[in-house]
Amino acid sequence: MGGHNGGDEEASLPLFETEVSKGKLAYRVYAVTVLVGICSIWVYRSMNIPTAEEEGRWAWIGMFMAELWFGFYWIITLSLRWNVTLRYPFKDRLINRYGDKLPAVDVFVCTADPGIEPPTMVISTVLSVMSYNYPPDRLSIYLSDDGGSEFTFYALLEASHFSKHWIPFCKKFSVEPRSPAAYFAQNSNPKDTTVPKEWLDVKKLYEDMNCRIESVIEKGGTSKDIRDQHKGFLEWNSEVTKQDHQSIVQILIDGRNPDAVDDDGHQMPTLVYLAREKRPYCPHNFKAGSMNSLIRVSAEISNAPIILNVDCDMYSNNSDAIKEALCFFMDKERGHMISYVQYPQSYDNIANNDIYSNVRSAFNKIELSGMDGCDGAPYCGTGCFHRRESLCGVEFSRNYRGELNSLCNTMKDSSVHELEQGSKVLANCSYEKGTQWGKEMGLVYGCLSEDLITGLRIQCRGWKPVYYNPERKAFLGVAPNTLDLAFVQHKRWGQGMFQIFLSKYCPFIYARGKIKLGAQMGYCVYLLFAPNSVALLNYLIIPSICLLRSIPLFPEVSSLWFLPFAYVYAARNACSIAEALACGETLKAWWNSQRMWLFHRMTSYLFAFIDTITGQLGFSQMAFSITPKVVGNDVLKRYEEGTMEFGTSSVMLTIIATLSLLNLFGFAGGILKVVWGYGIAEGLAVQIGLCLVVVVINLPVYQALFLRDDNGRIPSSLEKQFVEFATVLILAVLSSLQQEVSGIRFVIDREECFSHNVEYAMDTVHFSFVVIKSEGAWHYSPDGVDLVVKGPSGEQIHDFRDKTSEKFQFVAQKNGLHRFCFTNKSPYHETIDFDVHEAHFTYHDEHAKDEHLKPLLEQIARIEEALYNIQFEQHWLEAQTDQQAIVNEGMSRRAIHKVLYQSAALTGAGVLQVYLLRRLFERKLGMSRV
Ligand SMILES: O=c1ccn([C@@H]2O[C@H](COP(=O)(O)OP(=O)(O)O[C@H]3O[C@H](CO)[C@@H](O)[C@H](O)[C@H]3O)[C@@H](O)[C@H]2O)c(=O)[nH]1
Ligand SMILES: [Mn+2]
Repeated sequence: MGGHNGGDEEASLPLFETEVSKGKLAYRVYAVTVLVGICSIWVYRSMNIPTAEEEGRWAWIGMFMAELWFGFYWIITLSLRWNVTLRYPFKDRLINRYGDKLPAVDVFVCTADPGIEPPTMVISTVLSVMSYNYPPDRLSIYLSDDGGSEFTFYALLEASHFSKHWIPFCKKFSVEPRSPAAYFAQNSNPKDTTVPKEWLDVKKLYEDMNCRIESVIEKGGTSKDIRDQHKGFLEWNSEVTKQDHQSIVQILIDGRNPDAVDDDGHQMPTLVYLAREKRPYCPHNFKAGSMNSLIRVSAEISNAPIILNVDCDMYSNNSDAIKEALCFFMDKERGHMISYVQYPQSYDNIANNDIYSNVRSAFNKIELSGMDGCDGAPYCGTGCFHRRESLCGVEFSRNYRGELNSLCNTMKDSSVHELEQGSKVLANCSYEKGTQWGKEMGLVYGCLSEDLITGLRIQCRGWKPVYYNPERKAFLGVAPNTLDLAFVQHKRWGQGMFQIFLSKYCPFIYARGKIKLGAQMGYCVYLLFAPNSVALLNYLIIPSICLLRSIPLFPEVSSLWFLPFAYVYAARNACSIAEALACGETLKAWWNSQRMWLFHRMTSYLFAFIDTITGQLGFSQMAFSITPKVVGNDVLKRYEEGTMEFGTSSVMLTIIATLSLLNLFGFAGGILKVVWGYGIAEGLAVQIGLCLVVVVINLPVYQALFLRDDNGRIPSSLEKQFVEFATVLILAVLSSLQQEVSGIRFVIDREECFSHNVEYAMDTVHFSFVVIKSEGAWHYSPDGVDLVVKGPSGEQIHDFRDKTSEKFQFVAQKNGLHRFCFTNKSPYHETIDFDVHEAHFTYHDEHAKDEHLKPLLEQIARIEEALYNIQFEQHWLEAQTDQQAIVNEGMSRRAIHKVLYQSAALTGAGVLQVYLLRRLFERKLGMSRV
């Protein structure tokens, strides 16, 4: 850069700079080596898939699918780190050049529910943006209240009074942050001891205000005294409810009014309350709908060319943030192309090593900057400055100059009443009918991630976004601090993002040729979170089950093929640890993030996947579940201690616990095999290692299941439900893989005998049969049959008379051929399902003495038993369905192998079960819906 020795030169200096981050070459080398590793894994996998006769073919295919997917997915993630760029604005240059010609800025704050977004929190955010270091005559603040609540209105009215003290106080003492709640929480005593009085006065005013607001909410309504304070309360008659009310627009402070001054006699920013019209028959499109109303209403009142939007919990943490953002928009060279400036979403309630992994520093510090490097910084819904034109759907054109400084005073001359009346119409339900709002204009409707899709569309119109991550955080919000809340949030994100991928806006199609390939890939990294979870499930389930069944899935440790697996795993993790540490995280926080990464993929994104698919098929409707911003003291205490709050969502916990237990079983089983030299331990080493990793990551789950006794543990009522579900699930999967499943279906005329060779004496022989149907079409209920079971030397073991179904087990006294003879006494042909199964435990004799192992062995035996039960139940089910089915004329006398059919049915049943439970759970969690 040149020197600072002339006014002209100074005037031509850029207002911001872009710098490419270091370490690009190292990353690219690393990427190539990992890619080689991934390709070797693919080669190994495809070369070694067992043939149809060998065991584990399907497991191998499942693993191969997952690995193909992960490889593809990893390739698209490369885009996020290929070209990481950092931005540096020069605020001082901006002030020198445009000090008195700064453009007007409209700030939108969205709230939706006074119950889970307390009005006192909302007004703290409002106050923080009212007191920006920015000319107040060019600043207007709009609060959109989707809750249509008079409490929120009352709180905002109180805030408008308090701001007359708060704004001058902030400016006089350079207070930071300017959210009174955050400021007083951080400073319980005056910093500057020479002015204790002023400090204490403001604090008292603030506390008194909060008390008044809280007491009104507690009483459940406003008193006449309060209602008399402002005409706006007249809008709340007895018919107004959250879902059904007219538009309400109240200008609480009119910035043009010379009497609207603060304690020091300075002008105040404009402050507007908006509750757009809500009607039960009219879709309100959640936050996107509220943003679009805000765009129109603000256009009527102040029409600033720059819009900042924040969520109600995202207070401003840097009073100069507007000026920094303007550096981008007002740069001579590139400013006119810039559509929005996105700040990262950071939080002020992060405790103790970030157990719920909300900080996401690699995402904020590296990935988003990497997207920015491809000109593809996403719009994240909050903490974002927009150019009004680009947000309203205007296409970028080469001739566009977008001079912001010429538009500084846009306020109209109309009276407050006129403005209110004029803008109410714009917030009506009917206003958007037949217009392009929600399609070509404003935020896009129909998607739970309205932000991402809107940003993508703006970029496709030729605008360039900017991502700016300053040292001092510009905005701080409330992070979800229980597992339930984190789950609600990530589920919504996962669903919204996958919706985009499946829609016409899929970046690879919609954005092709419009934005860089890197940006398309970068978007898809997030849009594919949901399907990615399905691939991960393969990796969580298959290796442990195959371990239990001694099916090796990975190369032996001594084989050369082991290297690519080990390298890819180690390199990926080393890279992610290095990133976390470089971003200033602790090792513990990194470890915690691994757990949450796993949890979200086992639950939130999996459900997001299911819901998106069912949504696409038209089975379910989407709903924006707002994340509550406050939790109980008890819960808060555990959060601060860093103890995970497992909470109440049964399905989520069930799945997490099931998969954790499955891997624990797998690991324990694998170790036993090594200890006893039973099976092929060598080939199973990688699987044992994999299970161990999952087990160690999930230690808090076992703890919450079995050891903890506080309220944040997995509730004991759930425990039983979970144990049952877990068993069924594990068994279902196991049984679908069972090779010995040997249902035989045959038609019996008079007598039919089967023999089964019992290999070892003292084995337990299980068998079952179900009479499915009789030949005659008029003959509905099947008659019973007789069954005689005989041992090898002809001795009778059992004898059943006239049974339609039976299940039994006996211990074979001798090995050799056992005979099962059925007799049909009815005049009709009958169809029978018959099943024999022999349970053999070698370790019965060898290890029976070991007291510690015994319970485990019993457990295993019980699982085996339960497995058999499932099969039996299935026969039963089938039998019942088949009774109604077609006549059995064409049915062959020979056995019909049903393994495939069975596993399909079981998988289907499993999915259905998850889906149904999920529905149940949604009701239970009581998520607030608007
Ligand atoms: O019908 C609605 C629903 C929500 N909101 C507001 O939207 C904001 C975001 O909701 P929140 O429950 O806090 O969701 P988060 O998961 O924190 O939101 C992130 O993800 C959303 C998309 O899923 C984005 O819209 C948000 O800006 C982004 O902060 C809040 O201010 C709500 O008041 C509305 O105004 N109207
Ligand atoms: Mn939020």
